[in-house]
Amino acid sequence: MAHLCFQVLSTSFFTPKPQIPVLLSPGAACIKSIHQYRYLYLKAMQDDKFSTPPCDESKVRVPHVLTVAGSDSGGGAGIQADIKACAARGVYCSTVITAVTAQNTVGVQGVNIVPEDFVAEQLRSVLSDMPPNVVKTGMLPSTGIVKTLCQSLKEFPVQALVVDPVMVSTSGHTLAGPSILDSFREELLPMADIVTPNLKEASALLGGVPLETIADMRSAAKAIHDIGPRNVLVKGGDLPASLDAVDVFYDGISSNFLRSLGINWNDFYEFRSSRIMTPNTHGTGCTLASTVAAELAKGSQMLSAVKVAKRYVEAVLSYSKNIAIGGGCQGPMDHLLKLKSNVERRPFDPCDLFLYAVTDSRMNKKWGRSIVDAVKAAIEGGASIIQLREKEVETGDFLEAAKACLKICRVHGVPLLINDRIDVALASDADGVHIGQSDMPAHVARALLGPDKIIGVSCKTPEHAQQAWIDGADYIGSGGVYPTNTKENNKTIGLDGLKTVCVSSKLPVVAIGGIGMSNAQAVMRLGVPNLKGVAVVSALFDRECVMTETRKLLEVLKESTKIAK
Ligand SMILES: Cc1ncc(COP(=O)(O)OP(=O)(O)O)c(N)n1
Ligand SMILES: Cc1nc(C(=O)O)sc1CCOP(=O)(O)O
Ligand SMILES: [Mg+2]
Repeated sequence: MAHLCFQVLSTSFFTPKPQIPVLLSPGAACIKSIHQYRYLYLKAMQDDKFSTPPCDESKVRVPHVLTVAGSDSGGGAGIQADIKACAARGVYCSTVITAVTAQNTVGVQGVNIVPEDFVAEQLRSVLSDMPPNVVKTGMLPSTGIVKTLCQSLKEFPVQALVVDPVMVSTSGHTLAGPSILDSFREELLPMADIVTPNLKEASALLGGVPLETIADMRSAAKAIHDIGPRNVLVKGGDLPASLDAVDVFYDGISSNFLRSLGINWNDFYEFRSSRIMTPNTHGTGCTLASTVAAELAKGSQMLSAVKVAKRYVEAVLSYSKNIAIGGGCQGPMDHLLKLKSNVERRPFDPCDLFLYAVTDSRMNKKWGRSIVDAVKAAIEGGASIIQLREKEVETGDFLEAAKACLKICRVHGVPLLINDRIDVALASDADGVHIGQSDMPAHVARALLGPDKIIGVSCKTPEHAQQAWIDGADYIGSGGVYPTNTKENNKTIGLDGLKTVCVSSKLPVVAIGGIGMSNAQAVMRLGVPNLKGVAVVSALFDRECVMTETRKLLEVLKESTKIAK
């Protein structure tokens, strides 16, 4: 018996409002496209069709996008761009390859289409075992492949379908001919949660209408929406005579209908951004669609997903505008900008600890110098690493000072660490932090700062040193070696205490506390190989000329290494 149910179904799994009642009936063949698709999704959930393993609280759910697209040997677009964009957005990406292209920054030299039954086999492998949250499509080079995909999605419904209707490469090469337009219009688009055509693709989907203005783009978005997708993003990057890049988003929810229900709803959105002048734009369409898919997989609503994706693509374009890969006229982008800024940094070298200058806001105030001037002078004097230890400065001022000091430190190749304040280290992109036993635990700091930043931990005992090693620190600071006026109520561990910590530490050590010209040699002559230097506050900064004092201390330290040899 055909069971009929009347159910309130959200217009999209990602679009929150409004709720529209839909008559669901498995037997009713007349239920059209998207509703049928929604029904299948719900039914599959009821029938437990998804092969999701039984809930195991110890396992972490990973947002997952399956991309069904072509491979780009140049790595800038297609499957390769999709994987990188998803990775950059923290989302797992599986792949079904529909074609293998030979291309580079000059153009497309060849295309080899994957046989339809093998596309079907890839789809089955992924969908039956590791159901993705979202499917994103790119190059679908034949009607057979479009049909195979639609069939698979009916058998294994997913939460959302993002369609990038790839037709022509940016170099002008046809990647999917006009023959696939019918299957796009009749089968794929009606299943889509969003379709993201550029001007040429939007025009092709609408039978070749010219699109030259933003008004044309709005009409096109509406007309494409009538084909069946829930949302349409018409990308205006190629719009002639426009300084800004404008994309038009249409969610098709009738504002008149909603207004009659008392809901204020804007069905068109324009995304405007200033055009980034760069030849490195290959793969922007794939990247945008994959990022929308990634954000949807994380649980975003459609409009937020599109906004985030636009922002991400802009950031990648801007970051990549001057990179040089290949000799052709359209280069790729570099999606992994976040990783890049860390990878490019010189790795931590324990020898950096040799003359460690630690600033003090009270001393700078006393001598009437800014933090930046203090840091400049210490670097000129030969400091090998700097720590900003600014206990009394307002957060905003601390951040500004950190950014200014960072510029100077980078020029001289001197690492800059921030005392205690992980937020300031992150916001300024400083090289790392120094934290104490009562600050944030080092393993938490490591999780926040990532694998490449430098983390130093204050340690007075072998147990502290052992924990710092386990927590992923890069070095330890050990003291107070001598009594100090700089840090209140600080326990003095003496040279013996320092030696005990050094001997037990797997990490390099810098000595701190009451160290200056008169006793630095005694510290360095302890003769423990992992004692790499001295950290000094007042002997450098509670003096009239920071540069001269730093220079003199450097000489003393150099002497001590000669004597030790
Ligand atoms: C190199 C170095 N070693 C030790 C310390 C002291 O850090 P902490 O124990 O967190 O004390 P404060 O500096 O925050 O007062 C340090 N700053 N640098
Ligand atoms: C910041 C700090 N930490 C210490 C520790 O023992 O961990 S001693 C100290 C103060 C070091 O200043 P000065 O060089 O002026 O003695
Ligand atoms: Mg501290």
